[in-house]
Amino acid sequence: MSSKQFDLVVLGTGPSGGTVASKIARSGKRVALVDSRTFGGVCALRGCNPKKVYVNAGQLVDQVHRGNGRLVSDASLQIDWKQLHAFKTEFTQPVADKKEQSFQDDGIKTFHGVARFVAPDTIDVVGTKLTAERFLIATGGRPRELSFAGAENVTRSDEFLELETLPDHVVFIGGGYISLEFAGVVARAGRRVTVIEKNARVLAGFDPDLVDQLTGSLRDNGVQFQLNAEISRVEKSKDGRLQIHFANQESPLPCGLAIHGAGRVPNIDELCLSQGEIVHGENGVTVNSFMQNPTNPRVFATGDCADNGMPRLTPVANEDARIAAKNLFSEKLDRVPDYGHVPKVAFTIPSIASVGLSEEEARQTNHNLDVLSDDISSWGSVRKIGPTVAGYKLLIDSKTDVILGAHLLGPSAEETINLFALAMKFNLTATDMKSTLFAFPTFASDVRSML
Ligand SMILES: Cc1cc2nc3c(=O)[nH]c(=O)nc-3n(C[C@H](O)[C@H](O)[C@H](O)COP(=O)(O)OP(=O)(O)OC[C@H]3O[C@@H](n4cnc5c(N)ncnc54)[C@H](O)[C@@H]3O)c2cc1C
Ligand SMILES: NC(=O)c1ccc[n+]([C@@H]2O[C@H](COP(=O)([O-])OP(=O)(O)OC[C@H]3O[C@@H](n4cnc5c(N)ncnc54)[C@H](O)[C@@H]3O)[C@@H](O)[C@H]2O)c1
Repeated sequence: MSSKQFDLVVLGTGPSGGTVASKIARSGKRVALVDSRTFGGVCALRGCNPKKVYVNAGQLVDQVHRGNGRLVSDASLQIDWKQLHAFKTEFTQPVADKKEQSFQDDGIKTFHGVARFVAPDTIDVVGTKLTAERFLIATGGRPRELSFAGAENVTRSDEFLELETLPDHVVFIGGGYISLEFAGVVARAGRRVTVIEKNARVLAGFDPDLVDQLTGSLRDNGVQFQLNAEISRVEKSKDGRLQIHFANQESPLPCGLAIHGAGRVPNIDELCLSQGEIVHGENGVTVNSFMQNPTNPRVFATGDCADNGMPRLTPVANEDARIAAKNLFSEKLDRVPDYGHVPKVAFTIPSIASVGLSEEEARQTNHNLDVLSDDISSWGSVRKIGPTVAGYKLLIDSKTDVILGAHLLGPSAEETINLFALAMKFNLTATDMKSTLFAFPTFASDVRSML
């Protein structure tokens, strides 16, 4: 058993941990970086980036089918899952190969294994003790434990991203981001798709009217929804096929694959936080506005594992990292995150996006609420790329002209929402946006017509 001393030990190499480790190492401190899996974190290896490759494939097929007989005359193309997996790996493999080397080039000492606190100033990584003046916990999230019998027969999203073939019928458990993003791709790959959601609505964080438009389109493309469904067990037969049984429905649902899309929780259970005197709860490591743990001030936490009250998204992890890097060795803690209004995008086909207050939240405020909304599937910008669903809902204070929230569905919603995030962060009014000239013909130029 060996023991090593550092200025900073970082747990986790995702967007928040990796960034902080490099910044602090470049300032001349002795930094150790630990990960229990391949260096690079969820976003680059098992989340945002590989996911977007799959969504791009689904979007291509979708666009060609919609344009068939209009923009093109043969829509016989298809997704070859094995080829798509190989193309995805072109993006993830270089990260796996090079990330650790780039940390080492910054002078960081790298360690592999599960990190566990053994004292407030010491962790253990497979028998090696690392003691430090400061710690950053950036261990991200993991899929929530499923409480029904046979949960071990459910495939996690990281395993799904490594499959080279797909069965004829794929079931997604949960109706959130992961399920709805992948469901659209799998349907465009010609497979039968069922989304099972325990509540009455899918995509709970998005505008319900736009979600209804989106799910209508997903249904037209072969995605089936089972809402208010309570799974009681998932059985696997000898040939590998699954039977999903329900508490509130007699007949089971047979399928070839069931994917976990039922939510993620902070990845902190293995850390032995109590031995580090680190207060925490079910939403993660407790942090104050400086990203510091109140019971063990040598410990900071960022990203999905930190109880920062924010959505668990990469831009939030990046902002946490920016602040933690400034505060970790600062004599005076005075830097706090500026999240602004965090835009949320589900990369469905087409995408759905949101920033600021929902209509329900806005109605509970004292604002003079003006709701501007429309189905814009008949607008020229949308029809020009082949018919699809599209719509918007903008929430404006009619007295002050302040933009309270923006909700978009349709082609490029994932890009256009950023205009609203910028406008809202810098208090631009609806009139400011309407009076801005946007290049034409672009989806951004539609914003002037929405307002
Ligand atoms: C399928 C999927 C798609 C996503 N798509 C998007 C998207 O499009 N846009 C978006 O903004 N967000 C997306 N997210 C969320 C995004 O990936 C996370 O918000 C982001 O990665 C969080 O970064 P992080 O720094 O907190 O840690 P992570 O990226 O989660 O990295 C944490 C690291 O810590 C390591 N670790 C865990 N426990 C230990 C331990 N005990 N010891 C040592 N190391 C440990 C892990 O192996 C991992 O490498 C997606 C997530 C998933 C699962
Ligand atoms: N585009 C993006 O930004 C993006 C994409 C993927 C993931 N993510 C991040 O990852 C997190 C996890 O994604 P996710 O899709 O797993 O979760 P989610 O929180 O988006 O949705 C989970 C859904 O599963 C349902 N559910 C929970 N238990 C269930 C059960 N037993 N049976 C049926 N339904 C059940 C919930 O009611 C909810 O609708 C997201 O919250 C987000 O932070 C972000």
